Amino acid sequence: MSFRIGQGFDVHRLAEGESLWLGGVLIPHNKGTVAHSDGDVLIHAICDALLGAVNLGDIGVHFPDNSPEFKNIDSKILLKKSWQLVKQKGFEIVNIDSTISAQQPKLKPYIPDMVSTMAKVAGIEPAQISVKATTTENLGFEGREEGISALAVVLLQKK
Ligand SMILES: Nc1ccn([C@@H]2O[C@H](COP(=O)(O)O)[C@@H](O)[C@H]2O)c(=O)n1
Ligand SMILES: C[C@@]1(CO)OP(=O)(O)OP(=O)(O)OC[C@H]1O
Repeated sequence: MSFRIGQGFDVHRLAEGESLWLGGVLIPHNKGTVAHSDGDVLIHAICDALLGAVNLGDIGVHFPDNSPEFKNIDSKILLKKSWQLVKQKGFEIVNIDSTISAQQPKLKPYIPDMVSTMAKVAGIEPAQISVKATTTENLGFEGREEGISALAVVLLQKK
């Protein structure tokens, strides 16, 4: 049995008139993320953690942000593709843990939906994915509501 660990971090700027996708779920809010894709900062951090665990670079390497192919792409597709690249190397997901840093909106009500949505995309059990949320107590870019960040850690195993 071998194990690999990976971590990912992503940030997107917030602006009015944009959509806020987090963990594959559309969150009602007066601001959304500015991005080449749908700007799902949580899924991007999870993709980077998966790819990083097997030394495959990051999502920008596989899905460049200047490629028309990925313009406004649903990040659930990027999660599926990232997981396929990792799975091809013979790994299974043990668990994923993640944290979203956002001053607003209150994300707790949407977390179960994010977990079940991402679990379905990755073909794993909801119990294998943890999503948490924190404010930054009004400090920094998240605290000023200029942006949202997300951190993810994954553990993989190969039998
Ligand atoms: N955008 C957010 C941020 C936080 N939460 C939940 O509130 C709890 C308290 O947050 P603090 O930053 O004050 O520690 C946190 O543990 C989350 O459960 C949230 O739902 N949405
Ligand atoms: C997802 C991609 C591709 O559409 O673009 P963005 O949505 O801008 O996201 P980012 O986290 O900056 O990096 C990866 C990109 O390649």
